[in-house]
Amino acid sequence: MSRVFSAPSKALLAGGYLVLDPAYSSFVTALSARMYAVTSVEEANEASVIRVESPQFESGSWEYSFRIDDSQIPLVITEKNSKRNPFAEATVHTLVNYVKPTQNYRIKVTIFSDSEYHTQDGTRLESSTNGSKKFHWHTKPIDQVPKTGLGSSAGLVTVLTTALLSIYVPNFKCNDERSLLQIHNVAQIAHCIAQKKVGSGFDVAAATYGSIVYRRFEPAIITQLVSESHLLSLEDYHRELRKVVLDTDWHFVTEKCSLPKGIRILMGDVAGGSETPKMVSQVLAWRSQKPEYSHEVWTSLNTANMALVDSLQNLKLLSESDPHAYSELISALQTYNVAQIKNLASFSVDYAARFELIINIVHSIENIRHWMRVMTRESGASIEPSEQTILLNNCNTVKGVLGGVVPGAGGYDAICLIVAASSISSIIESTKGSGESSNLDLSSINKHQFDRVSWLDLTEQQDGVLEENLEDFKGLL
Ligand SMILES: Nc1ncnc2c1ncn2[C@@H]1O[C@H](COP(=O)(O)OP(=O)(O)OP(=O)(O)O)[C@@H](O)[C@H]1O
Ligand SMILES: C[C@@](O)(CCOP(=O)(O)O)CC(=O)O
Repeated sequence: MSRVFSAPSKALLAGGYLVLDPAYSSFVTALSARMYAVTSVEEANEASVIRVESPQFESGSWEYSFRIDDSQIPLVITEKNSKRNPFAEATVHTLVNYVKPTQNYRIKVTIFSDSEYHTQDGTRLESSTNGSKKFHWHTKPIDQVPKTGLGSSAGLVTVLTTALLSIYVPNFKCNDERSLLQIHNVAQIAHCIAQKKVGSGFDVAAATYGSIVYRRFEPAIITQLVSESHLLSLEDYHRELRKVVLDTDWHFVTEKCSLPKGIRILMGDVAGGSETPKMVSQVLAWRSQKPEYSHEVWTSLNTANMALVDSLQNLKLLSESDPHAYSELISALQTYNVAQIKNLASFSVDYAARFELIINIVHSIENIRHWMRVMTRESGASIEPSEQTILLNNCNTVKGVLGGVVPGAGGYDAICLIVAASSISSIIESTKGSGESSNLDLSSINKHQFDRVSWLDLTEQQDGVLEENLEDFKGLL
């Protein structure tokens, strides 16, 4: 039986760099762009074959085969594509060793990825028969199509792990606790093997669990497994993998956390690009050169990050406890920009109390940015470079904006605003330089200030892995 699964993309709103250290938490939101995997399975006699197809990309087909009766050596994966896909390969290899199949199958997993993961230059659009899914077809191989920073490799590894588990694990449901833990742990191992390094894993965690406050796993768990794997027989590697995936406490934390109703994020793509690994090494080098000062910065930034999480959670509680007051509060936001919100506290005690939760959000975003700029200045890494500072400050002048940050590692890739949902279209309109709008006060906004940013059609969608409807993919397979 064919099944379809999906996993979301991500934006790390708070906790870049800090999340590399298991002592600190981060806040990562899952986004509406998703990666899908459609399975097709038949029984086979001689050998097992797993083909991963990614039809949106030129030469997007990778085939792996292995023999289940070979008990002496780790399973051998043979690829039939001259261009390898390290992420698909590591996922298949890890999963097959984890499961150690007892039956041969011919498996095909077809991958589809939503448009926002990659630039769409020179693409053609294909729709499913019922029109509910539309994907862009590229003319180049996957590794030559520019990415947008949404975590495509984490999406691929997570959804492929889920798809393969659904074939090998009887009665597999993707959303119970045990399945999610298996998906997460296997995907983290495979992602680290493919990347040849152990990262913080926030992207795989968000692809699995959705929007979360995330604290990373203990890296030694994976480094130890990987460093020993080539010395082990199939049987021993399989046993080690089972032990690490199912019986080891990874000490990672994933607490559900999403934006309150009426609040949205607005992601802006900024013409530019950044080298994350270089920035990470600059930041870590500064941290080890100046342990005391950097500890102060880490602590202050962490306080600001957690204040943002707390104020969003408190707002969510208000939306549940007093929906009427909440909706009045949220609808008032479209009439204020950041400076005006901060000013509200000085109007009267009543205003200060009414807008307290919103003022807290605004202040925590400002504090996050302050400490990110200190990190920028001290480490030499362009985390919030001056161009982004100017752009974010300009965004703060637009009504309905509560603030914005450079997500993830920062740099010149993107900005992410937290805004009132009801203001989205007016924010887009007032920043695209297109001209008049009757109900907007644009007098103070020079629209050329926003020339570098193009707003992306993305919203928070808090779910992690999901099972999708096969009907929605008919006509694309
Ligand atoms: N749709 C897809 N089909 C097949 N392989 C994919 C797909 N998307 C991503 N991949 C794999 O992931 C690789 C990209 O991973 P890389 O680590 O370079 O980017 P990333 O850090 O995930 O990037 P970004 O966060 O910008 O999406 C591709 O070269 C390919 O191996
Ligand atoms: C700098 C870092 O903390 C975040 C990188 O985030 P992004 O890839 O820029 O979304 C690195 C990591 O967590 O692996």
